[in-house]
Amino acid sequence: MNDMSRLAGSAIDVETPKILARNVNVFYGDTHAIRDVNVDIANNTVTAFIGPSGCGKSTFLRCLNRMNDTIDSCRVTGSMRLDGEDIYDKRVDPVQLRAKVGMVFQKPNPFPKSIFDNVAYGPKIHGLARSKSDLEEIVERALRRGALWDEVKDRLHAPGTGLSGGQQQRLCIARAVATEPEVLLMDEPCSALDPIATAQVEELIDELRRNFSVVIVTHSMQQAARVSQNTAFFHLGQLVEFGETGQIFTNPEDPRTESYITGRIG
Ligand SMILES: Nc1ncnc2c1ncn2[C@@H]1O[C@H](COP(=O)(O)OP(=O)(O)OP(=O)(O)O)[C@@H](O)[C@H]1O
Repeated sequence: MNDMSRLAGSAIDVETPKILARNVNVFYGDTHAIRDVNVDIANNTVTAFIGPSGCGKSTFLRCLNRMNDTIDSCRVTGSMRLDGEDIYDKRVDPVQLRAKVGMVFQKPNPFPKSIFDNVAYGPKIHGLARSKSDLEEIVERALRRGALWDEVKDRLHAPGTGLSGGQQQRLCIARAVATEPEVLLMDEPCSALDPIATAQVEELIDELRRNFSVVIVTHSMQQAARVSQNTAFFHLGQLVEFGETGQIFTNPEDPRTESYITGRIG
């Protein structure tokens, strides 16, 4: 039984992969960073990417919304489909794609704007609000989803950069969800946070999967075990093992996975 069936009350489709990646290879100039990776990202699921430093987790994550397009030396081959549509099709506008496949980075990076404007920015450029009150509703909903509303509702016009690190990261999550993405990519979203802020963001990730597919890169195996349902273990650019998180951590099939989770490599 898939773990997703535990989520009561929401329309959940775990059968059809949200993203399907096949034979993906990534090169930075002559460096072959990702080798023949096949992976399915399920709907309404948190998928964790784990593995030693330099194994390609972030590179692969950034392929999922074409963030690697911004790196001149980077070349991606193979097939990546979002709801069956080729992410790398020439007709796909990467800006539109990134509204559907949002991203939260390691270091909180609010814009030098107010809390309100940080969240309103995406909906404005994508024309999601018909009126001022519409925009206000969108911002409130996103801040609630980012578990930040109660802390900032009385100072929406204060600068986002004036918030604590943990609040800034939740603001960035609110900013990412404001455009109603379908997938949320998170690249070590808690690495700059203290344990309390980390726990808040982890709780939020669990909430978010009711509406989105979440893919998280993490160096913390405890975090992967706590927040994810599926785990992908990368090593030297290869996807060594992919499966249910419980199985990967208790009964890995590949000796390299076992070495990593028991602390012998990485
Ligand atoms: N912009 C870049 N230009 C050239 N090579 C790069 C670039 N980004 C990453 N690489 C190389 O690609 C490989 C994979 O790096 P990547 O950052 O994806 O690994 P990672 O598993 O996310 O590492 P970490 O856990 O340390 O963040 C490494 O060999 C790295 O040096």
